[in-house]
Amino acid sequence: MLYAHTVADVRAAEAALMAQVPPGSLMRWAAAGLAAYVREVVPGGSPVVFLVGTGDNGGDALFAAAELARERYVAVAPVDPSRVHGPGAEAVQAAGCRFVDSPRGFPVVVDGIVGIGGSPGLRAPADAWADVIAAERPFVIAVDVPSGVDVDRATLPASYLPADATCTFGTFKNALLVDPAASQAVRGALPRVVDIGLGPFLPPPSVEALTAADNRLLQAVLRSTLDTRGAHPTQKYTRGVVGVAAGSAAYAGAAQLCVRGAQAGVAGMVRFVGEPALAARIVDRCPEVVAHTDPEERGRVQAWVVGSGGGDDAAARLHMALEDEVPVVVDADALTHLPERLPVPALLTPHAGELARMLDVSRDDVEADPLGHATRAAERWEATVLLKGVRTLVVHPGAPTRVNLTGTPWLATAGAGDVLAGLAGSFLAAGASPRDAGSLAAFVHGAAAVAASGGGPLTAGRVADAVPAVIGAWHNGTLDESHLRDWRDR
Ligand SMILES: NC(=O)C1=CN([C@@H]2O[C@H](COP(=O)(O)OP(=O)(O)OC[C@H]3O[C@@H](n4cnc5c(N)ncnc54)[C@H](OP(=O)(O)O)[C@@H]3O)[C@@H](O)[C@H]2O)[C@@H](O)CC1
Ligand SMILES: Nc1ncnc2c1ncn2[C@@H]1O[C@H](COP(=O)(O)OP(=O)(O)O)[C@@H](O)[C@H]1O
Repeated sequence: MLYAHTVADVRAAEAALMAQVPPGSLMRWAAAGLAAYVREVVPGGSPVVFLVGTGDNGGDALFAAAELARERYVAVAPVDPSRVHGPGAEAVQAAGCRFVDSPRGFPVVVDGIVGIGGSPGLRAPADAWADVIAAERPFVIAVDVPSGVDVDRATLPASYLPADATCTFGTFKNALLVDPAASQAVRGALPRVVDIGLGPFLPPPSVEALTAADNRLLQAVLRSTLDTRGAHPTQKYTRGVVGVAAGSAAYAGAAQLCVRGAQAGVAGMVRFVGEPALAARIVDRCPEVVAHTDPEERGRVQAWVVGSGGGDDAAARLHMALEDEVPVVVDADALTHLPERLPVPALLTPHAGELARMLDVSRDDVEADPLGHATRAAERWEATVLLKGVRTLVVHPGAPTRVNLTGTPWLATAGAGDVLAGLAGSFLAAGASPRDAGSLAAFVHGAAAVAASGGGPLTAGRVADAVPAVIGAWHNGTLDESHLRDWRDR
């Protein structure tokens, strides 16, 4: 699992650690890690300019500059020459670094303007430096976080300095994993986390992300469903039955894709409830599905998926599902018919436009602050909210938010959300909590998209087809981290 912490939690951990180590230790460790990282990502002798702010972020940059000056040409551009970190300034002077007043002309820039102590946005002269960098496009390495971003909210003010690589300390920060900051300001690979000993002092994270190594969550779900030795050995019903009440005459394909997502997942059986013509088409295409045309005769399920392509029926389908008192995935059109209080554990799966409608704000508002809006909705409905996007969020009140890092932009294809809803329903039916079901489904869905895409275009049906192999590989520990995310397209 990757973990991100809030600024306040990092500061508290830093204070606790600092009380136990000699003064200046943390900054020395951070600077040594930064220098090693610069060496690694910019090998050879390219000249580097360090942009140095007035706080400790600038201090980190100065000590790293002094170390690297032994090997290559290093210049230092202070934001305010009268306010630089004292011991750091002495170190760069002793190392013979040149002082400059702009990053102009340097192929490599290290951004030590502000870190976790910065207020969002850039002030003079850093705002003008950002313009120079935008025009010249040197390789930019951020110290701790790209300067100017809102570190906890992961939002972007009018001015900030995007980085091509980021070296952070102790733990990830929200802005390094969550959009829009993560996608816009943190280009390239995931940031490097330099261990400075904060670990034992950090509380639970504010944000976390599953990795290929985190298959224990999946194994825990499958342990009970694939049990061959217990009192109730595996049969289709013990694996869970997922009910799909999705699609409409206008969106018949949504019903099929939702069913295919559910079938590709971990449940033992899929039931479909819908009007006769639609049910017939589903069974033609997916003969394993048990279809019910009379909702009163719908049979028992352990979880429902409602709303995908739901049209006019969505409200009635949601009402029907809630009557069964089992967990429910609420998708697409059904999201506009949520009751004041949900009587069952629920996973709400909006995209930004749907969440905007739920909260009566604009889509732009949601896209500018996805974490804030998804959190608002989770608290408002006391439910888990899975907000779909480049980095899908799974927000559950009172628990660390999960951000999904698998996927490819090719996944932005019609029907992909229907497959995800069905897949999430299968995890719910197998006994996962809405939070685990949402994050497992998002992870597998994204990884299946990368596998199916092979770097090229995708259809949603092919994503569903790739799901079983991804679940198998993740479960048995052979899923390769490098195949999870199509970084070239980011
Ligand atoms: N915590 C840890 O575990 C460790 C922390 N470490 C490092 O310390 C960093 C935090 O240092 P920090 O607290 O000194 O704050 P920092 O990010 O330098 O910014 C504050 C300064 O910037 C200024 N400033 C503010 N906003 C601005 C803006 N928009 N544009 C321009 N300037 C702005 C502000 O000036 P003022 O507002 O006071 O005029 C103030 O002087 C952290 O990110 C990491 O790199 C490591 O050394 C070791 C372990
Ligand atoms: N740029 C992107 N990169 C990666 N994944 C994306 C991107 N854009 C959308 N997605 C994913 O694609 C899926 C689209 O779902 P949705 O918006 O509901 O589409 P539809 O309604 O057509 O099924 C979601 O899982 C979302 O997270």
